[in-house]
Amino acid sequence: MIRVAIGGPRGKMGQEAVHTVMNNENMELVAVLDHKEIGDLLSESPEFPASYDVPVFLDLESLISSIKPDVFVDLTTPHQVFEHTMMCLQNAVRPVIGTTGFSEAQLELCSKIAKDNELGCIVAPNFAIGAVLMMKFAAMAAAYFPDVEIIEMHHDQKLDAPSGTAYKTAQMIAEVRPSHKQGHPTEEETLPGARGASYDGIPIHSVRLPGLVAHQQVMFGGEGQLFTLRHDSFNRQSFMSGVTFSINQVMDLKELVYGLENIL
Ligand SMILES: NC(=O)C1=CN([C@@H]2O[C@H](COP(=O)(O)OP(=O)(O)OC[C@H]3O[C@@H](n4cnc5c(N)ncnc54)[C@H](OP(=O)(O)O)[C@@H]3O)[C@@H](O)[C@H]2O)C=CC1
Ligand SMILES: O=C(O)C1=N[C@H](C(=O)O)C[C@H](O)C1
Repeated sequence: MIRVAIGGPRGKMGQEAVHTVMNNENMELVAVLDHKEIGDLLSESPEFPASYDVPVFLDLESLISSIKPDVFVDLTTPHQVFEHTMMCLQNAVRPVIGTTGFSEAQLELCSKIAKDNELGCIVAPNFAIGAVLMMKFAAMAAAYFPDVEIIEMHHDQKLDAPSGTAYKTAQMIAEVRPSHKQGHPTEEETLPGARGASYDGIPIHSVRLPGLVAHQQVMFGGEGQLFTLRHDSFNRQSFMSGVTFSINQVMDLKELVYGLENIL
């Protein structure tokens, strides 16, 4: 049995992850981390059935010292995720990080600590297999189509922009295509931001609208042609096979893996 703790259990992703772990016969949900008083047990929170007698902690350090989980799945906020990951890595708990918003410097530091401590850690900007394939295919296509723009579209409660998926997609594309300026060499924005954010010259456009879940298009333009890769998550269940896969995989790792494409 893998002893799993989850951060952010009342959240959109957290609720799905709680049910997923509770229903997995090889995993035990041993604790959850919240930041609001919701009772001593998860079952006291209206989102969960009375049978979910899982202890709730308000502080990760106490959770780790009293429960000692094998794995901590973080589905909280970009503001907290780095601190949580460091706390886990320094206390022999393997982090599975779904929360986005890591800076490159933070990722590098976590990677070093994981390696030094020979501890598995997975940082997955997207747990959905289709999104992982979209990123891989985008990197393949960029070798042939150097002109590319990313449009990511999410629900309007999302805290970070661009999405972790768009950021990772741009990083993977940047690894295979020579950096260059796209569009007209002297183009100007008459309205600031019109050309989107830029990662190594790759424009990223972020759309936030109610009704959306998580969607991304990667558009490649060539002479007389347009090639578009698109992925849509219509619900959070789409991420759960990736969460289960990551919890299993992290037990055998001895370093940090950034992106599920590296272990699929
Ligand atoms: N990797 C992937 O495939 C996916 C990643 N995500 C990412 O996961 C994260 C969560 O997304 P989502 O579930 O939609 O967001 P939600 O806002 O629905 O959930 C976040 C939850 O975390 C709680 N929370 C906030 N701070 C803390 C803290 N310090 N300790 C414990 N709990 C805390 C929030 O409580 P309260 O609301 O009361 O503040 C809320 O219940 C985001 O970063 C998102 O980008 C999302 C989908 C897929
Ligand atoms: O906030 C979300 O919803 C999502 N966040 C992740 C991201 O930033 O890429 C993954 C997915 O897009 C859903």
